[in-house]
Amino acid sequence: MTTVEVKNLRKSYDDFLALDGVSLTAETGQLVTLLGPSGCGKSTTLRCLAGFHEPNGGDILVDGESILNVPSNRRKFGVVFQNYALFPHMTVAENIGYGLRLQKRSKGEIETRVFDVMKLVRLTGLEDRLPREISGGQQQRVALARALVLKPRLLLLDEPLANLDARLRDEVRWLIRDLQQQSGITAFYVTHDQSEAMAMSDMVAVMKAGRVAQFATPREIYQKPSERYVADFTGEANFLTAQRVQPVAEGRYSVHVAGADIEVEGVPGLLKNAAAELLLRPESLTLVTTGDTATFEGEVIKCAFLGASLHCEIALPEGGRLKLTAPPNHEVGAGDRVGIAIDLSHAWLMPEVAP
Ligand SMILES: Nc1ncnc2c1ncn2[C@@H]1O[C@H](COP(=O)(O)OP(=O)(O)OP(=O)(O)O)[C@@H](O)[C@H]1O
Repeated sequence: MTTVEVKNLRKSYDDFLALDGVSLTAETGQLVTLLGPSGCGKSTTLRCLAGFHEPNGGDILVDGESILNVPSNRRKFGVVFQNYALFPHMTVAENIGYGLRLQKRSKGEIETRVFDVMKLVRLTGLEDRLPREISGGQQQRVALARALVLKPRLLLLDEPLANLDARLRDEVRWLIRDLQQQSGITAFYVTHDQSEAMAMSDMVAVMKAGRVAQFATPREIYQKPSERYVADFTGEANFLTAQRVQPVAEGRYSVHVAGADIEVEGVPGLLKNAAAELLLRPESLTLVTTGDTATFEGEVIKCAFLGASLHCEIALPEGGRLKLTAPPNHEVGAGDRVGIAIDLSHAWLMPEVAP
């Protein structure tokens, strides 16, 4: 059982404010991802959790108690970084058992626990190799095993896949998620890779310049972003200016967009005639014959045939452009007039300026 509550965390490096009030929570057994571009404060947040940095304000509660006065080595957290920092002169088994030796565990206990965790991370057979004699993916699994063998209360992972190639990244990613779920360990995971965050997490904190722009499930972050920054960072997105915003129910609005009057869901609390824009993910748009069920009509600007699909860009009459993906059997090209049907249940209205 480990719950974590990060409350209004602030951290400055000299006069630079790296964390400007970060708040988020992790329930027992959840994997919470800190997602955002370089420099937004992900690693600083993780380092404050690990106890490597002392925050200037705010608090971190673990199971309801502040840990700010607990030194890093007494927090009982497992930490895995992108550079695995294995001891080069120790074998794989010695690297994994290092923390247990520091704890002065018996030789028998160390052997059993190292053996068990090696099996868990699928390293059996590599006990006597040196780090330079195994692959990058295997080295990262040693780093993971070295953290897990100590049965940490919390697992902290900072871009653990960054140094691996695409295939290995996939493999180690699923291994981490499997192990984390099987063991029910609460974990924080830092990445700037949106698809990694979406695939692995129970909750995602999208960070922006030292703050959390949105903290929600991957689905919510993608489908119901709080602002354009979040929508942009989590996948392909089209934005159209929305006029005549009129609330019709809580979180529901009628709007005029690109010549059409439609009713859509959106960020709650938008006022009448608020400056707003409509988010349309490419997969919620379908190319149709003009006059069919078209919500919008427009002119094809360009269309690329990619084998399995067509990628089209369409100009709308009142300005604005839409990118969409169509099945490859559509015979459309630049200059054609087309209709675009929108899955309105997946359209999302957001304020034009971030709250
Ligand atoms: N030790 C330090 N001294 C001074 N400034 C620092 C220090 N560590 C980080 N910073 C600055 O604080 C900000 C946040 O850094 P942080 O490493 O937390 O970002 P990040 O989101 O993890 O980025 P990345 O993905 O590049 O690792 C950055 O602008 C960085 O330059």
